[in-house]
Amino acid sequence: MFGLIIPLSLFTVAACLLIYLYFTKIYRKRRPGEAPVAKGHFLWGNGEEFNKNAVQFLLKCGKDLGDVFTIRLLNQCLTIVMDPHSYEAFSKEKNFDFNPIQEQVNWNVFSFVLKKPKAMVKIAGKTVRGPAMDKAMDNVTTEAGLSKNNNTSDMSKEWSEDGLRSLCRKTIFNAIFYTLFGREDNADFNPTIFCNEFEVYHKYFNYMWLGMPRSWFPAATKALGRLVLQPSSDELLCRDDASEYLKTMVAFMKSNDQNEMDIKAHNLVYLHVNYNTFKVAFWALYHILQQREGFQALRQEIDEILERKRQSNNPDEIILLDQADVEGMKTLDSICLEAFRVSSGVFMVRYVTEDTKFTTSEGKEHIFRKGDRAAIYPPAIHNNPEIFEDPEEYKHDRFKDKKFYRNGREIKNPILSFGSLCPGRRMAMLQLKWYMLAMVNRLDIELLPGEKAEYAVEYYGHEILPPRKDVNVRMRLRPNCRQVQLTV
Ligand code: HEM
Repeated sequence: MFGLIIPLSLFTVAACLLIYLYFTKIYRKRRPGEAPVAKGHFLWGNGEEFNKNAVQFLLKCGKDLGDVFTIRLLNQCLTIVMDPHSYEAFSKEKNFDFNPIQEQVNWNVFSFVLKKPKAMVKIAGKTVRGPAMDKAMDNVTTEAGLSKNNNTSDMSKEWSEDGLRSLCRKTIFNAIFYTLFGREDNADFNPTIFCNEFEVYHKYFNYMWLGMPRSWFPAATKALGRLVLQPSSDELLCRDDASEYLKTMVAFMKSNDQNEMDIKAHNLVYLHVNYNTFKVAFWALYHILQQREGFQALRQEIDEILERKRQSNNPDEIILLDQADVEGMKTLDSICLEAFRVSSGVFMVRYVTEDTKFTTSEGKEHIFRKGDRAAIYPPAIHNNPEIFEDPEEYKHDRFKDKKFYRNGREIKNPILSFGSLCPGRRMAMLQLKWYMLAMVNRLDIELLPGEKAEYAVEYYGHEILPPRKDVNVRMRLRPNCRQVQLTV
């Protein structure tokens, strides 16, 4: 008798708990003025469709429900804005707050809290757009072995084979790493170890971000243990060759009594944002190798600008290009923007601090509920066939002298990979362009037959998607290529 009563009462308690959770945390009645709600599972909402293919799911919701609708991922409701014309109003809305989101990432993924986040972002913006950018650009080109007379590591005039991602790691990732931290001899603190551990850590990024405890993922805990083996803050501050940006942040955190672990965790966030440049560089190179016309068009543009800028007939002259030259190269610009369009995976999410009436560009009003999240999903906009013809195709000249429209009106910001808040946008773009220019100028490089890269869509939520696996290339130093240097 008692044997039956105990399981029965356990079952009743569990059922009551579920019903209680359902009605208090999940069940939700649409209020007047709120956006339509996408149908989903009564417990986990739209999680399944979202995980399967977030872009297709949101595009379908947009078709069925209009430009603004609410989805639920477990107990988190997100009201999504699909209209690219509303991006500016969305970014300016003061009740849509990014602060709780960055707190969630910093705490759940990197285990620290910034004591003065707003002041820090302000300084970050100033530093990264000022002299720190010039120094970072100078370093990154030298460190990548791509400037002046440097020989790109491991490369010779004879054809050799490597993975493309592996090549990007040896060039742009290493360059970014040394540009941030400077050089030192500690065996545990080098770009190879960091890139490997970052790869492991990133696998669990989305789970940790959503709040699952790190202890559930022993591999992530182990990777983090290696990633915090960094020089102390005092040591970093003494390094002449460490990034000005990093040093400014370290000094700011120290002056606000943040401890060594907080500072190391913040250094990892900085490496994490820069790691995006490495990921997007892979895609930009991959696509122009796959679509040779893109490669040829870029090489022609490079040869033309070098011909225009040379001062003599001396083949050994180092031809100087400045930032404006690089930023003015239209084929290069289009190749890079298109790489961002196709590889972007990020959500632009804000916490709704008050019930807020939001008006779309079409003049439609919706109430966003306090406590929900408001979001724009750039990949869904980047893959909308109403905006981009054949969105699944990479077209190297898609952005060359082109404008994009929706509902008959030109879109001011068709590429949203940096959200609205990223202070590193210009620097990251310039680093990517300079890297592409240097690689295509210096190397003959080809994909080996049959090599094809796929986006790892399970990483949706990361700023840039990684590839599922590396692809093999063959390469050699280009005979008689011009030497070029970026002046900063
Ligand atoms: C390819 C490279 C990069 C990509 C794709 C990228 C993307 C993003 C995105 C999507 C956000 C969220 C913005 C929003 O929701 O409005 C963000 C924020 C941020 N990014 Fe970047 N980023 C890149 C490089 C960098 C670099 C080089 C820096 C260096 C300074 C940087 C610093 C930051 C900071 C500090 C924030 C937080 C801003 C805040 O709290 O207000 N990013 N980035």
